[in-house]
Amino acid sequence: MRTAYCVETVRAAEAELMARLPGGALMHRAAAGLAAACAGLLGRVYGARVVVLAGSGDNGGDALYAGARLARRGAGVAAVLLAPDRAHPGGLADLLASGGRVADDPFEALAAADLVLDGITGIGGKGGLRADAVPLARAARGSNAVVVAVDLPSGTEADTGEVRGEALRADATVTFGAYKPGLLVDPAHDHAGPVRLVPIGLEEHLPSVPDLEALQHGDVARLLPHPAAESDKYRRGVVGVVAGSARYPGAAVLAVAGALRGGAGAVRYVGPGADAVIARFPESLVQGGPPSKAGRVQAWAVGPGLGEDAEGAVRDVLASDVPVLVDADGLRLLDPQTVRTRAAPTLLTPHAGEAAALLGVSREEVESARLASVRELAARFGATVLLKGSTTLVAAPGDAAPVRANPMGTPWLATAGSGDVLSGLTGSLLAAGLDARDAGSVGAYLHGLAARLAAARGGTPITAQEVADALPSACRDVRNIRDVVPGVS
Ligand SMILES: NC(=O)C1=CN([C@@H]2O[C@H](COP(=O)(O)OP(=O)(O)OC[C@H]3O[C@@H](n4cnc5c(N)ncnc54)[C@H](OP(=O)(O)O)[C@@H]3O)[C@@H](O)[C@H]2O)[C@@H](O)CC1
Ligand SMILES: [K+]
Repeated sequence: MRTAYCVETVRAAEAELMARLPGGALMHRAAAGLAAACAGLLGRVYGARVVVLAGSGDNGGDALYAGARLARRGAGVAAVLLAPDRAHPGGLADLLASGGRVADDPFEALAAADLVLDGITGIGGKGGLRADAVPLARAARGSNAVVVAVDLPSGTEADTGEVRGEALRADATVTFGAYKPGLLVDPAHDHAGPVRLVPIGLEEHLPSVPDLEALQHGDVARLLPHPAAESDKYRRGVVGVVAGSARYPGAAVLAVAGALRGGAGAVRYVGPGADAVIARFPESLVQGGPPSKAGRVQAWAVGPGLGEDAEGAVRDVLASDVPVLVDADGLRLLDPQTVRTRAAPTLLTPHAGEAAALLGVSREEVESARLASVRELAARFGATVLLKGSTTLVAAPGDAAPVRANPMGTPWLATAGSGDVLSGLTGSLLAAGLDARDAGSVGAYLHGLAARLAAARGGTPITAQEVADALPSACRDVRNIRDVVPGVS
């Protein structure tokens, strides 16, 4: 599991650790890891041109000490000081003593740089970049240099991933002691590039429950349902899928396609798309009539492509005593009180537009504050919420369990019908016995991995059907059964 901690927690752990160490030790550990990462990115340090953008806090200190290390290995290092009279004294002195200098012309230095270290702000930054920092961040981005963010891209919010104003866009980020939540959540995540974690000894001082987490292959393999020797289809769980309409028959087929790959023993389809479903998937059970008359299931997935017919079906399914996933058209008229009073778990899977409608705010507000939005929805509905999008987030109601960020997303999933596949898949995981947070985060992970596999195998763009078809390969991949994928770890 990849874990992330908020600034307050990181600072508390830092204080405990610093009390036992000589002054400056943590900054030197951070700078050593940072310089090593930069050397790796440069390939050859000797003769390289490095620019250090240094703010007046300890983030600037880290960058200046790392610059000093690179200067001692023969790099030409120039510092751009955002507040010259408040630059980190020890870091600046070390840089100057190691052969570095203060840049005469910051923009000339940036234009010629091979590598730029962004030490403007770290976890002490507030809001987007200030006016004096914006042109420097833009010039760094506009140069041919590799831009490395120190701890986090300056101007991004460490705790939320929000960007209020403008932030630096990095090619890579080197973070210290622990991931910060923002590094895993868009839009900050998108500004960070690949993130490398440098351990500095904080780990044993951090609480066991993080503020945010992200599954990795091993976690998904552990959570995936495995049929036991004595399993039959009913013990493995039956998932009911209520999807599709005369207008959107394809949604039924795609949701069933996802459901058949989610580990439930059988898929029971209820709705007007029965002919299309049975023609494509003869192994599914199909039924007309209301869901409540369709026979026993262990979980329902309701909503994709229901169009105007959604209300009655959703009411019927929510009245059941099994876990329910509500997606798409099913979310439109959803009543918080009905969901709150259910005894069994409910999992809502809105995209940003649907989440905005449920919260009564604009889509932009949801997209710029994804973490706050998913938490607010989970609290309002007393339900687990999977907020789809550039970083899919899964939040359970209450504060006990950390929000999960999906690290496996890909922009290729923004294709018609891919949400229908996710609904069926995740409903199937619910029926197989996963709790709502696990089902949502495992579903999102496999769905993203399948899309990557489909893209690697068949090229892009990909279709929702191809995502469904790649789900078995995604399951094999997380279980480390090799027939697999370049570039996915
Ligand atoms: N904690 C740890 O475990 C460890 C922490 N370490 C390192 O310390 C970093 C935290 O350092 P920090 O606390 O000194 O704050 P920092 O991020 O440098 O920012 C404060 C400065 O930024 C300025 N500023 C603020 N907002 C701004 C804006 N929007 N745009 C522009 N400027 C803005 C603000 O200016 P002021 O408001 O004072 O005028 C102030 O000068 C952390 O990220 C990590 O790198 C490691 O060395 C080892 C272990
Ligand atoms: K930074």
